[in-house]
This record gives sequence, structure tokens and C-alpha cells, in this order.
Amino acid sequence: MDNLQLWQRYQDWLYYHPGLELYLDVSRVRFDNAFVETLAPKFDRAFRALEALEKGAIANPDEQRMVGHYWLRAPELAPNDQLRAEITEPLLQIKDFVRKIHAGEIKPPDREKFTTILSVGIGGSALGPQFVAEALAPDVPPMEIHFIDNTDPAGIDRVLEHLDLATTLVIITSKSGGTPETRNGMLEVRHAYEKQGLDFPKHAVAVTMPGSKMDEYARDWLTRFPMQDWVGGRTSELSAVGLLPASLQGIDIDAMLAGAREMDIATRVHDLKTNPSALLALAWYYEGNGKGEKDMVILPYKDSLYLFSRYLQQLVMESLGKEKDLDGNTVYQGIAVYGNKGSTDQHAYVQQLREGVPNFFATFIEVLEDRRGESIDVEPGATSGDFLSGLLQGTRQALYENHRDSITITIPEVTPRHVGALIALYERAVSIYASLVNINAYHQPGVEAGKKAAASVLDLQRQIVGILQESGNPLDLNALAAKAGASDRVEAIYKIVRHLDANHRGVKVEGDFGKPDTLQISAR
Ligand SMILES: O=P(O)(O)OC[C@H]1O[C@](O)(CO)[C@@H](O)[C@@H]1O
Repeated sequence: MDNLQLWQRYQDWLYYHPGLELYLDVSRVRFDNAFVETLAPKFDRAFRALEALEKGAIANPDEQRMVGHYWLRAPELAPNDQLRAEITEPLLQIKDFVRKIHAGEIKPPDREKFTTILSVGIGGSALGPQFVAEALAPDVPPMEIHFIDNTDPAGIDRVLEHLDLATTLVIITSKSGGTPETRNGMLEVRHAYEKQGLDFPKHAVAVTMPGSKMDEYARDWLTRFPMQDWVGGRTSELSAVGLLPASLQGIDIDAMLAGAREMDIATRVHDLKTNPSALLALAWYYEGNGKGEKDMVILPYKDSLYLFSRYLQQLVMESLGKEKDLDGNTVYQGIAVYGNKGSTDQHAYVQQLREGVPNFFATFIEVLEDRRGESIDVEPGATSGDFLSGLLQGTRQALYENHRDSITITIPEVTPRHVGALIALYERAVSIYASLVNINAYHQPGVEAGKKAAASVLDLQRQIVGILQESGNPLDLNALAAKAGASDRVEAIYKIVRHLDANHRGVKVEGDFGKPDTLQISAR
């Protein structure tokens, strides 16, 4: 196609949301009308499935759960009064709590006010709050936020080092209330408080499902915010998980909810061409041949949106990365997502995108407003923002010319309303795409395998330490494995003792480390 034909295609396929002033351009994805027609029955089925989901169908059959994240911004659509109350009451609780924290009515024992937030959580209990903090926190927020999102001791220390714990409010977020990384983070933070003689429960709040282990554990904390059973971690940004920290940072959560609500209305439309999430799902399906054959590269040309790709990574990959379809067939579905920000990535990996393996499609996120206030000319007639805009257009064109497709989403500015809308746009696109390829987007059975394997390594570690403590003599790896009744797990035992030795944990490993067979292991 020449430039004028492309311009016509742009206009033919342009989606524009007048309220949000949001554009979605799929013109640089090379599907044709015949392809779109072949997918029409699948889209009809997807639209009907989503309607049923919003009415309260068990859309997550494995877990026998309803899927209600769309109700969070339209409680009137929830199927009954109890579910509606599960949305409206926590929202009121959050607003009341935040007002009291900001006013110093709820305060730490020995200080006037809480000034800082420490959020402990992982996956869906961290990525949304991190993305939103980066995108929307005011330059001078009422409270600054920090995150612990791993069980890495050095990472935890690095975060704690910078905090005045006496004025820090700790939010522990875990839907299940049983995620080990979050539990560990909480225990580490609690220990740090105790070391300073501070009363941890008077600094802590929990966001978790009522009745979870965490819910029980946090009984004597400042308060607990409920997470709904029918909201998955990766779609929980607009529940207490995201709204509590956002509101504490002075971000307008009503505007976030309003933006998502507006987008939900647009993405409920049963018409492919006028439903932006359906257009996204169409583009994903076309690019990956309905099998995820191409990766999704997310390139926001705005620094404040750079965590959007990390957020989407979980939303898309945990939802779509599935071995089985809904009929039990082995399908190995998924779409790999990565990205950072433009034009920074132009000086990192765009070389490969332009000329290397053509195994991806790009999504440009464009923000029309460069900055609040005036810009200087960095060259005659050109500002830094003009460069950013030019680089986006240029990269899009250069990729297309080399048969690399792209989608472009344009928003006027990065506001709470637009961030809410972007979240809702992708949540629905994931729902629609999952339906097109007939998978359950709302469970994550694959994550369990790694968790179980980790638990079994820790059991083995306890056993090995016991054997070493009892044995008077050093043992080699095979003897140690035989004593543990785990002769087929020598490699796991080798890694356990090497780690314990490196951390001076009562185990000594001696010998030639390049030849594991020579190693002698003893209790220190
Ligand atoms: O909020 P939780 O229950 O601690 O879970 C954290 C994350 O762990 C997962 O369950 C994966 O293990 C994600 O789906 C979830 O967002």
C-alpha cells in the first residue's frame, strides 16, 4: 500500500472515543476484510460470553468463581445487593481511612502523622499499584510510596534503609493471604519495626480476602480492607488493592473508576469495528495467528507510563498463557509481552525489532500533551516533545516498511481517568481474546507447580540440615542424598548446601567447587 492508501486505511479503521479523546489505530496491522469476516462468529460468541460473565455466570469454571472486576466501576451491574455492598462499602472505608490518615486522626503512636507508605505484595498485589504510582502520583504527594515485591533479603534491606519506620504506614496486600513472598516481606518488615522498638500492628493495614490467613493474622492491626473473592489479582487495580495506595498518594480514585467505567461502556458494544477492546483482540489474533506466534511489544512514549508493559505482562501472560482450552484440549496458548518506553528503547532493542527476527508486533502508546507549561526550542522550531512525537511516528513507519505491524493508542494526557480507561481497555481485550481462543483467562494453574516445587526444596533443606547435624563426619553429596532417601535429587541437595554455606547457615562445603563430586559437606 502507498501512503495515501494507508491514510485511507487509517481512517477506515480508526476508533475514537470522544469522551475520553482516546484513539485506537489498528491500520498498521495487515488483516483484510475477508479475515475479519472469518472471525465474526468467534466475536459473536465472545460478546455473548462477556455479557453472561457480567451477569454473574461462573466464568472461571475451574475455581467455580464469578469474574466481577467490571462491576468494581459499575456496582449497579453486580447481580445482587450483597455483591454491590462488597464494592461500595470498601470504597467508603478507603475514603474514610485516607481522610483520617491525611488529617492525622489516625496516626502513628509517637508521631504527628504518617508520611510514607510501604506496600508489601507481589504479582497483581503489586504491579497495578506500582504502575499507577509511577503514572499518576503528584510531584509532591501527601505520602510517598515504596514497594517490597519479592522475598529477596538484600532487596528488602535496600527499601527499608531509606524509610523512617516511625512515620511509615505499611500496607500488606495479598488476596489469598498465603503467598510466601508477601508473608516473608511482612515478617521482615515486622522484625525491622520490632528492632527499633516500634509497635508494628499500630503501623499496619492488610488488604486481603475475609477469612484468609492474613486476615486472621492482622486482627490487631490498624484496619483490614476486604478483597473480593470474585476479583482476580491481575484485575484488582480498581479494587482496594489499587485504590487504597492510590488514594493515600493523593490520586483521584473516583476519576480512575470513572475512566474505567466509560471504557467499559465502550467495550460492551457487540460490534467489532466500534469496540476498541475487540479491535485490540482482533489485532492480537491476526498477528499471532490465534496461537500467540508473535510477541506483544508495548512502547509507551511517555516516561510516566513505563511500568505499563510490566503491568500488562501479568495481565496478558497469566491470563492467556494456558496449556488447555476450555474443552480440555492441549493448546499451549499465550502471548509474550515485553517493553519499556520510547524513545529510550530505540537505543536498546529497536534495532532488532526493525531488522531482526520478525516475531513480534508493537503497540505504541502516544500521549498528546508533552508537558504542563511551555517548552523551549531545542532546535529551531522543534521542542523535546516534538522529537518524541517524531521518533514515535518514525519508528512506526520504519517498522511497517519492514513488514513489522503495529497498533497505536493515543490519549490526550496521563490522567487518573485515562489510566483507568487504559486498564479497562486491556482487561476487556484479554477477556475477548481468551474467548476467541476458547481458554479460561481467570485461573493460573501453572503458577502452582513452581510453588509446590519450591515448598518441596525447603522440606528437603530441613531434612538435609538435620542429617548433617546428626552425622559426626563430613559426607559427600551422594551419601547425603542416600541418607535423605533422595538419591535422585543430588542436584537439588548440591544447590541447597552451596546456598547454606554461602550464607553461613551452619553448613560447610569443602573441596573442588568445579567438581561437585569431590565436595565434602559437614555441619559447621
Ligand atoms: O494476592 P496474592 O494472593 O498474594 O497473590 C499474588 C499473585 O500470585 C498469583 O496468584 C500467582 O501466584 C497471582 O495471580 C497473584 O496476583
